[in-house]
Amino acid sequence: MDEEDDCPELVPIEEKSTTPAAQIPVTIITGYLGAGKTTLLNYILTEQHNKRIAVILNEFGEGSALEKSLAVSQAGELYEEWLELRNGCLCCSVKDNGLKAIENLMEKKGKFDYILLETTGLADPGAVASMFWVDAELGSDLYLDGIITVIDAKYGMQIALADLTIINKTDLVKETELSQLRDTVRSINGLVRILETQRSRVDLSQVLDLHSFDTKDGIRLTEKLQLVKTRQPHLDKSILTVTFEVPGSVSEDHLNVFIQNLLWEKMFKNKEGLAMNVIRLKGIVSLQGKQKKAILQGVHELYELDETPEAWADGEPSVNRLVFIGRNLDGDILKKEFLSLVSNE
Ligand SMILES: Nc1nc2c(ncn2[C@@H]2O[C@H](COP(=O)(O)OP(=O)(O)OP(=O)(O)O)[C@@H](O)[C@H]2O)c(=O)[nH]1
Ligand SMILES: [Zn+2]
Repeated sequence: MDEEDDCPELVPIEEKSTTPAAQIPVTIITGYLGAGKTTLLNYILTEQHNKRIAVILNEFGEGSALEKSLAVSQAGELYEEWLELRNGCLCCSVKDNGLKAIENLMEKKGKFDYILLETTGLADPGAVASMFWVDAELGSDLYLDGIITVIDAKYGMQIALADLTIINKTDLVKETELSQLRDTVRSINGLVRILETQRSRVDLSQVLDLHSFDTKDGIRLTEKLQLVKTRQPHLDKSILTVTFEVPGSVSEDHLNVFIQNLLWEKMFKNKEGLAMNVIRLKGIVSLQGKQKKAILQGVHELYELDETPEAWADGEPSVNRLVFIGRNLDGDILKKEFLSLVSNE
């Protein structure tokens, strides 16, 4: 979309000494135009959080030169600084520059405890999510804590990627509409948590420090995955959640082939002959020769396979449990493909 050298750069404001600290969580807040993302940000900043929060707004405006606001909330006070991005679109180039910009900023301004990143309603939050992830591999100071999607109760969708959805503006709809929307959200993303709000007023503990992408979360993820059912889509017929369970252990190599065929080669087709397209992927798998449960995470074409701290318990049957969210998915076909690899063992 834009030239390489149009990539955004944050312009540092002032020097400040840095105290090295642990990795800093980043929460991505996404949602359609006007859903209530900024309302949520403002609410979080003014609530008692005892964190030094940096807010990065990544919204499109008119024209190309955009001013980005960066607010640092410290001990209840709100400092506002303006940072200029040479280009409004963080996504198009964030893979290297966006993160570097944030890291530079931290070097200059001292570390933050938390970063909230509001993406525009038009951007693909997957691209933003991926970049944090790729960078984590490179030893970044940042890690992706969770993806929150704010949904306007009267309109909109954009929920396939989310770890948490906030159905906002519940004051504008009747309970029947709300419950329909709840069903729709569930049918699209069988893993997502749902909060309902007015003016994006949430309990911060349900929003920050979700650790959605951690391996430490293996136990909770196992429980969560067990509850997910394959759902028939209602409204947005193209995006749905499918899940399957296969007992036994897989070789890491075969699993990688399966995932790469699915995510990279787009080799698997549904019954209509349409290529399956995965937006989000989570799973707990049993790898051959490994005592510990492994966790599988995917965002678009990126995926990660890691050991969790948790071992398969004595007498616990090893089961591979996978959940896929995306377009043109068929759980039975995916399971067959998975099985054909596993049975090669
Ligand atoms: N009725 C009602 N209006 C709300 C609620 N929450 C937010 N709004 C209003 O909705 C409008 C959009 O809210 P924002 O927080 O700016 O939404 P946003 O998602 O950041 O919007 P963009 O950045 O433009 O995509 C504002 O006028 C808010 O005051 C709510 O719960 N009920
Ligand atoms: Zn906004």
